[in-house]
Formats: sequence, C-alpha cells, structure tokens
Amino acid sequence: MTRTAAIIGGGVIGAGWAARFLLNGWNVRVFDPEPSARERVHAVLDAARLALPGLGDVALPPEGELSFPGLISESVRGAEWVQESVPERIELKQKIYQAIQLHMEEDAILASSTSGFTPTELQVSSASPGQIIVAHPFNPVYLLPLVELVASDRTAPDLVARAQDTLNAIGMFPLTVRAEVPAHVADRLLEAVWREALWLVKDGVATTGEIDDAIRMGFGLRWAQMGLFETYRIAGGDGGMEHFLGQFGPALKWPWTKLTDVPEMDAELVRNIASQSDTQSGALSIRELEAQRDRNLTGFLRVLGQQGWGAGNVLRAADDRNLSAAGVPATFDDIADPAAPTRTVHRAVPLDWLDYNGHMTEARYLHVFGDATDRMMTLIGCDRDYIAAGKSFFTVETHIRHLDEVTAGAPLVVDTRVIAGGGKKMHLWHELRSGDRLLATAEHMLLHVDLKTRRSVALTQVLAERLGVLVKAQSRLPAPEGLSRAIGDAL
Ligand SMILES: NC(=O)C1=CN([C@@H]2O[C@H](COP(=O)(O)OP(=O)(O)OC[C@H]3O[C@@H](n4cnc5c(N)ncnc54)[C@H](O)[C@@H]3O)[C@@H](O)[C@H]2O)C=CC1
Ligand SMILES: C[N+](C)(C)CC(=O)CC(=O)[O-]
Repeated sequence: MTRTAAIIGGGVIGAGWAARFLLNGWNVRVFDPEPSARERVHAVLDAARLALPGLGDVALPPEGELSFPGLISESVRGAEWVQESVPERIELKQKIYQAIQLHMEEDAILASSTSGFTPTELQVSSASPGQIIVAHPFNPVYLLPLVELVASDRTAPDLVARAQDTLNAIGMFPLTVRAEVPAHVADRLLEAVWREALWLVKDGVATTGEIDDAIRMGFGLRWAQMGLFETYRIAGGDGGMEHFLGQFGPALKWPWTKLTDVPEMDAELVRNIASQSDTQSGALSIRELEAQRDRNLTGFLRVLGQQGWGAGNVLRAADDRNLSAAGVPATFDDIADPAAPTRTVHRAVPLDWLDYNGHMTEARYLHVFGDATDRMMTLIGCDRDYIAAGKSFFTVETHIRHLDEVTAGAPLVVDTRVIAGGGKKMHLWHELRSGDRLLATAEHMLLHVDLKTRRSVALTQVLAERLGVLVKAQSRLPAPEGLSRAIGDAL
C-alpha cells in the first residue's frame, strides 16, 4: 500500500520535504493556510522533478499523489509520517502539535524541521510527547541527504529506529545526534562560520563575494567530500591527525577568530551586507540561482556516487534498494523471461547530462548503453569478482542510431537482446526508450579478454552457458530493425 506523509507548513522546507516524499513514491498531503503555498510547492516540485530522479542510476518508484487538504485533521489522519515545517517560533510549533496530535495516528511519527529547538522544548505542552522527534533537514531537502535526528528522554524508545528506516527509504542520511543541544550539530558549525563572516564584512576585511570565493574556491570543495577531521588528518601529512594538532592546535588560542562575539545587526551592517550581496549575485534571480545550485549539486553528488564516497554512498544504497522495483534483474536467476529482451537500465536523465541544445547530449547515449552492457556482463557472471580475478570484456565496435531527443528528469529504459555469444564474442543489441518513444538503438560487439595479457580468450564455461540460454531463447524473436546497419544505409 502507498505510504502517506503529511507536511504541515509548505514554505521553503515543507515544499522540499513534499517533493522528497512524493518523488520517492509516497502520497503527500500539504497543509498550509497561506494561499500562495500551493504555487510554491508546485514550483519546488518542478525543480525537484528535474534534479532528483536522475541523481542515482536507478529509477525512483512511481510518483505518489499530492493533495492540499483544507484542514489539519484531514491532512494527518492515516498518515504515517507528519513533518512540521512552520516558522521557527516555539509557541507556534507547540500550539500546532496540539492540533496535529488530536487527529494523527497513534503509531505515526511527528517530526519537526526545527533548526534550533530541542525535542524537550517542542514536547512541553504535548499530551503525547513520545510521538515527537526532531528531523532537521538541509536546503534543498529534495537533493541533500542529511537529516539530523534528535530524540529526548520522552520520545518513544522505538521512534529513532523507525524514523531512520523511513528516512533511508526516501534516500536520506539520518544522523542521530547523541544529545539535545540548541541548533543540534550542523547549524552550530554553520553559525560559527557565519559569525566570522559577518565580522569580516563589518570590519571591512572582505566583501560577501570575497568570503564566498574563499569558501567555494578552496575549503568548501574539500568539506563536501571529506568534512573537517578527515581533511585535517591529510593536512598533517604522514604524521596524520596527531602531527596536525601539534602544529595548528595552539593557533586556536591565537586571535584568529572572534569566537563567540556576535556583531550588532544594526541598520548599517544589514544595508552593507545586502548591497554587497546584490552586487555579487543580483544579476541572477533566486529561481536562477536555485537552478544553478541544483545543477552543481547534482554533478557533485553523482561524482561522489561514482567514487563510492561520502554522500555518494547514499545514492548507491538508494539504487540498490530501487533496482528490483525498477524491473532490472540483479542476477541471472532474476531474469523472468529469457526469451524476451532483458531490462538492463531503468533510470532518469540527470541534470548534468544536458548540453547546449537543452537535451541529453550525444555522449550520454553511449554512457547509457555502456551501463546496459555492464548490467548484461554482470548478469551472465562477469561481475566485480570475476573481473578482479582477471577476465573481462572489451568493446571492439559500437553503432548507435540517435532517433529522438530527451531532457532532464525523463525516464529511460534499455532493453537488451543477446544476438550472439560464443567463442570469444558477445554481440548485443540495445533499445533505449522514454515511455513509448524509441530514442536510440545500439549494436555492440565485445571480446572476452584476459586482463593480464590484454588479449582475447575463450569465454569461460559459466559465461558461455548463460549467453547460450539467452541466445537460444531469443533466437525466435524477429531480427531487430536496423541490426547490422551501416551509416548511410537508410539515406
Ligand atoms: N530555510 C532553511 O534554510 C531551513 C529551515 N529549517 C526549519 O524549517 C522550518 C520552516 O522554515 P522555512 O520553510 O524556511 O520557513 P518558511 O517561512 O519558508 O515557511 C513556513 C511556512 O509555514 C506556513 N505556516 C505558518 N503558520 C502555519 C500553520 N499554523 N499551519 C501550517 N502552516 C503554517 C507559512 O505559511 C509558510 O508557508 C523552521 O523551523 C526552520 O528552522 C530547517 C532547515 C533549513
Ligand atoms: C539558516 N538555517 C539555520 C535555517 C539553516 C538550516 O537550518 C540548515 C540549512 O539548510 O543550512
């Protein structure tokens, strides 16, 4: 049965949560008394549809249903997850919990997006404090995996584990915070940096643009992939962290930072920062900045996924979870019908695959077909272990026909036929579709090779047998239209 989430407050963060749940197959109900909330949720959803489905290499489940009930009661009844994302005012949050908890299911989770309040503060006037937990996300919620999970002594003992399961299921990374402190972990770090940045502007040391350059041209890039401590471990050279602390630890006591002082946010400082920010970024609208941010984040995250590193591992785990629902067999025994073409790819077009023509660029067609070939190799037994043991396939010839175009977020499937497989060869035919449109076909000839000698060698028995099963079963199908065609044949 489709799972349901209720989102209370459809602003920047609530809309991001709505997109995250919806695009992971949940039904979503958004409650927000502000008439403009519906439009905002749809705008965020449009952006999320371009970015999130293509983040991983496997399709997300079909989208759930979105609704905007007019009452809190209708929103939360039957929902298993209620995410509160109203403005950061404690009395407002406490009051709204009373209304929510009158109608929500007993075993449902009431999670707050609060950036700074502790669960104990949120639970103060609640009749059922055990249902309440902090689940603090990061903007844009539909792309960034981190959620800080914070429980109090009054939170039900099983709630953290259940919340972790749900957040994993929607492709997020729950970080369970060990203790309740104002602003949890990440915002404490961000506040420290932000405070220093405000001082640097106020003291005339750097402009907003220079500070952003200091971050994004250097340590910001490092932080995205290794964080603080791993980065500093490397900075200690072969002596590692101990050497690093010996060298730079004392600097913490030098006057490098303003530490806990906060500059007075007087009208002059606000004007100064706002005008510098306008000079720095005013040429682009907020929508344009968001779109650029999403393209950049998508690219970073996908590279980390290829490296199997940091946030990229969250993408990989989501891909593994989604593979079977996407109809792609993980092993040879999962192939339901060997007589039919095998589904070897089911994914969406990532944002960073578009070119100057606004559609999936030429090279990515080969990328998708390469992935389809890799899946077929895995299915017949040429998997990571097999390759590590010294044998693999090399592609020696490829012929792609580009028949139609496709853009970001669009679904892609590849169905693969084994035309021949024996001796040293594997001959594949791939068809790439989006919905019922045939986008491209590809014909690939591969040779089985010994990775030590780099020379072709006969297929091992298991590969030959499995290929034989597929070739024989599929030989009754009519030859694919375009098989063995050369460039110019159809002109
Ligand atoms: N903006 C950010 O960068 C982040 C914010 N948060 C947290 O998320 C929460 C929401 O923040 P934003 O989305 O930025 O605020 P926002 O101002 O963009 O959205 C708040 C929404 O709540 C709605 N609202 C107000 N009263 C309501 C009520 N009684 N019932 C239902 N909806 C109501 C408003 O109409 C508005 O659409 C806050 O607790 C904030 O600390 C967490 C992570 C990042
Ligand atoms: C500014 N903020 C405190 C609301 C930021 C957050 O809570 C997290 C984020 O997305 O940076």
